[in-house]
Amino acid sequence: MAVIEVNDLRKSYKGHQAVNGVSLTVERGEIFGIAGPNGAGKTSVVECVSGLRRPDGGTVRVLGLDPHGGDRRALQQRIGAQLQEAALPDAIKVGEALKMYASFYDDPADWRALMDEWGLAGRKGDRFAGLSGGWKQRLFIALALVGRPEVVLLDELTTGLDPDARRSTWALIRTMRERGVTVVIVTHFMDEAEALCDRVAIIDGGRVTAQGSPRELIGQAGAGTASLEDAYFALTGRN
Ligand SMILES: Nc1ncnc2c1ncn2[C@@H]1O[C@H](COP(=O)(O)OP(=O)(O)OP(=O)(O)O)[C@@H](O)[C@H]1O
Repeated sequence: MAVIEVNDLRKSYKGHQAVNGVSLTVERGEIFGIAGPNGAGKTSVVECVSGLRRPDGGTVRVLGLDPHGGDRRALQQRIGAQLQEAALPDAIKVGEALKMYASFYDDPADWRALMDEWGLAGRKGDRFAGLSGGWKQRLFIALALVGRPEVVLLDELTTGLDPDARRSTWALIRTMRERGVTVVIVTHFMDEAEALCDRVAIIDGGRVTAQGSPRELIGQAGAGTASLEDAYFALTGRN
């Protein structure tokens, strides 16, 4: 069953067409990757899906609801998001942040249990500014889950992380999927998309240039294509 349906989405900024007819479908319980180069329109698509940005054209349905219509508040209760440049006040403590986010939802998870579960209990009193990149990302994941969402949107969650922290973050994302949460990740990293995603849409110049499982995309790119990164270069014509 489709959890996210995007059809012919368009978004421009001051005459610049950032998203130019994107259509994609995300099925329940999958990890779906949106990959592509800088400025391709990935964040704009995810922001339109989250309800943060209003499209100029096309339709978006999440869990059957319109993120920009009268269902907006109901939908916000059912999705979790960590969007680009997510920030918290430097001085806020881990426990305070989780408690505050829990207050935004009608039926939140037990934030203390979530803190334990995601290994953050030992950091409860630590201030946001003092956390390493890996701990900040772990906190953002926990914050995205505090509303007990059915769908989670994660934008460039692993950018700037060292290989260990990146692998741990992948494990956390797989755990979400095991619990039945549908996960959309935006990433620049083809190795990440290949390792983590059930299906991937490659966006370039505001359009979907290829869509499918990593294996299908590697197959589409033709003989001799060994990895999703190779397929990306072959399918986008970039080098
Ligand atoms: N608020 C804005 N005002 C003007 N232009 C914008 C705005 N947001 C995005 N853009 C432009 O729209 C295009 C698509 O941006 P977007 O952030 O959606 O791409 P992206 O694929 O997520 O890029 P990146 O990988 O660099 O984050 C870019 O050319 C960007 O400069």
